[in-house]
Amino acid sequence: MDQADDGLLLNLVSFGGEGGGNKRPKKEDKLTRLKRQRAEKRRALISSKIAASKQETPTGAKKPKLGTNGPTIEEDKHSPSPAEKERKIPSETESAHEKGKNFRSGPQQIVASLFRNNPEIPKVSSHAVEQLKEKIFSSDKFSELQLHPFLVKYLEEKMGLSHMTSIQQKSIPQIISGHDTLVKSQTGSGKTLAFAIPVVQHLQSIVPKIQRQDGPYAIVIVPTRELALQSLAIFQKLVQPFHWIVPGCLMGGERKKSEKARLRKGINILVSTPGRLIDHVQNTEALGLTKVKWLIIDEADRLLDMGFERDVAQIVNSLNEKQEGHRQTVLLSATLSQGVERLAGMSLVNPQLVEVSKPVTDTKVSKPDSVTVTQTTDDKFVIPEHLQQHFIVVPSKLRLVTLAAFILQKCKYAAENNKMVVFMATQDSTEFHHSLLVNTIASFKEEEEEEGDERDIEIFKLHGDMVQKERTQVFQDFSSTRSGVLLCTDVAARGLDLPKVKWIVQYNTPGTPTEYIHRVGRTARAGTRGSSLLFLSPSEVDYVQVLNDHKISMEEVSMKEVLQTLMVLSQELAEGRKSKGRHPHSVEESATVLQNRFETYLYQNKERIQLAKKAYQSFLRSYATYPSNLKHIFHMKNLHLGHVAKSFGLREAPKQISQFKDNKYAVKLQRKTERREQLHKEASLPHKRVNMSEYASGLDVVKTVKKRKARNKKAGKTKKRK
Ligand SMILES: Nc1ncnc2c1ncn2[C@@H]1O[C@H](COP(=O)(O)OP(=O)(O)OP(=O)(O)O)[C@@H](O)[C@H]1O
Repeated sequence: MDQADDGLLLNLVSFGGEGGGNKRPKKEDKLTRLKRQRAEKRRALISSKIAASKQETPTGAKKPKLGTNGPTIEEDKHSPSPAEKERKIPSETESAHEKGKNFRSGPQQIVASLFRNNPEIPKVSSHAVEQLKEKIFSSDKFSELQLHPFLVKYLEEKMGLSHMTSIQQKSIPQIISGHDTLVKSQTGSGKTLAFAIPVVQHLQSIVPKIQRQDGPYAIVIVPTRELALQSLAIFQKLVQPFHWIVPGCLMGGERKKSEKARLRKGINILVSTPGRLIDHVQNTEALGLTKVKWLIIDEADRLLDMGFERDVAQIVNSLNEKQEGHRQTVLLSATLSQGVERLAGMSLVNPQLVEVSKPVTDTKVSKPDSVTVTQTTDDKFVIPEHLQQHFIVVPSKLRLVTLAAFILQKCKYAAENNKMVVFMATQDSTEFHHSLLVNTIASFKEEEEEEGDERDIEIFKLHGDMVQKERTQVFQDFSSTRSGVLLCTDVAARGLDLPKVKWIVQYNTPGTPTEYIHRVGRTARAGTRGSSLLFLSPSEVDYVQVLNDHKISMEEVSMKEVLQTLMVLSQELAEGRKSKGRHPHSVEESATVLQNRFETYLYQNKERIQLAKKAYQSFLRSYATYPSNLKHIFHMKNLHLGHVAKSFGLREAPKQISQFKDNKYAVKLQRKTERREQLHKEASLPHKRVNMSEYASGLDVVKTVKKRKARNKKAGKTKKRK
């Protein structure tokens, strides 16, 4: 009997059926009798079905493994049609959600499609590789260097720093001696002070004292605005004892007019992002470059990834033209790539390489070796000593609930305050998850309980498409908060020193191991403890081996364990509320209720769904841009688009996004990316994947093409008019 017949029978049961009940007419004609007999037969059949299903109910039913293909208890009860399994959301739950009384109606109506038809979670063997570690601190004190006593006093008393880190101990004397230097050291090892101290030491020693109006003596180029602010803050501290030295900052997103005014007043240590600096070099007369004595290129690898190579080259050329006298250049990076070598070759003269690649002994370190820059490319990475790395394998459909469960586990139910950074694939994905999580899991308070804007978990967002004011505010707020979650793109992956971050979550897989290292490097900084979690789908588990090959070793976290947190949540909500409905009794039920909470929130208005679709699209676009050596792991063909859609709270496989149908468009997109990558290779330019995934919505390619077309069209029209 098919589903439609089933439905008909249920209707007959509910409403007594045709000629059913006790109201049988005394005299039946032949037709009526036949109908009655048929109805009785049907009723008997239904009764036997119900009895059979009762025997199979919970006690008898085998609980399937999480994330496997088996049906769940809830599914056994309802036997919905396949279409229902994918889409149906119980109306009762929905209406409860809409009233803001989420999580309380019984899950018995819920169809747990979340746990069906998922790929098996494969067994992953992460080899325990011996990771490269460097001793972070040296036994030498700042006072042992030939620094101005006020500077040492400030470092020790105001900044609370006594011993130098190993890289500071090696590089500060080297930079002070005047050599062009390439500094390579692990994330969070104190590279900023390694260049900032020598610059301030030199500037304060110039006699007669430097004047504000002299303009820049030192230029520091950094890839992102947050990093510019961070470096500026360090300089502002270090010049406290030397009030005549003026540090300042230029960066995209700020008003050029006010920057020009500040340049006219005079800035001696100029920290800037490359694009804005070029702009001022070309257009602001007040920016004189004649006095420049130091050029610092910080986060060199990041500058390259963001496509700033040409800008940096242009800045170097302008300095070569305009500066009077000798200039010292220092280039810093946590990882070395061919691109960094190129940049070093272009900007440094007879450079010295300073790195702490071998365990540092407590004896005084000898002078760093001269290097041929071309011998430096990384394939093994130095891992912060107290970083615990983990991965979790999650089928696409369960990603969203698993992420939410992990956030709840660490930021709501953990004994201590936890600060977490979650890396997302694109700006749109960050926007979407922020809006969704803020409105669904940040607080579970009843409407009437809500006091002000108080939330259980503070959730922030940071990406390159936010207005500068908001970006700065978020950066400051998240830096000062004691607990909270920052959802971000790779705009926060490098250089940012966000205090006391305990967990780094990579919700999308980073392109290269280098990106992985920079992201996890936002925790366990300067000898502190931290942990990281990498989300992988079952088809992506070979990435663990790739990381192993780079001496990165991780432990597996079980998805089931993380989802278990949702039972705690259900329990808590059950205890704290007066509601009567049945509360979730299994992990699957709890997860399904949470997923429904997400979906219900989204389906309340069109804009929210639009946001989800945009995020979904941009995720797919970014997925198509993995470098060719990782395509065997991250290939569009491996993605189940319907399941991916579910991870964005979309109930249906995205029919509207017809271009993605059957993955044809996706595969086309992938080929296009491969061609672009080939072209980049031929032109020996860095591959632009990171650039696109971090700073673009993923739709920028389309936007750019549209813009170009519009421009061409306009130009054509103008020509015609002419
Ligand atoms: N000598 C020191 N003693 C203690 N803490 C230090 C010392 N030097 C720097 N730190 C602290 O270490 C943290 C990391 O420093 P910094 O941001 O300069 O690292 P980094 O090497 O540039 O990292 P990344 O490669 O991620 O940019 C900062 O919070 C800084 O205050």
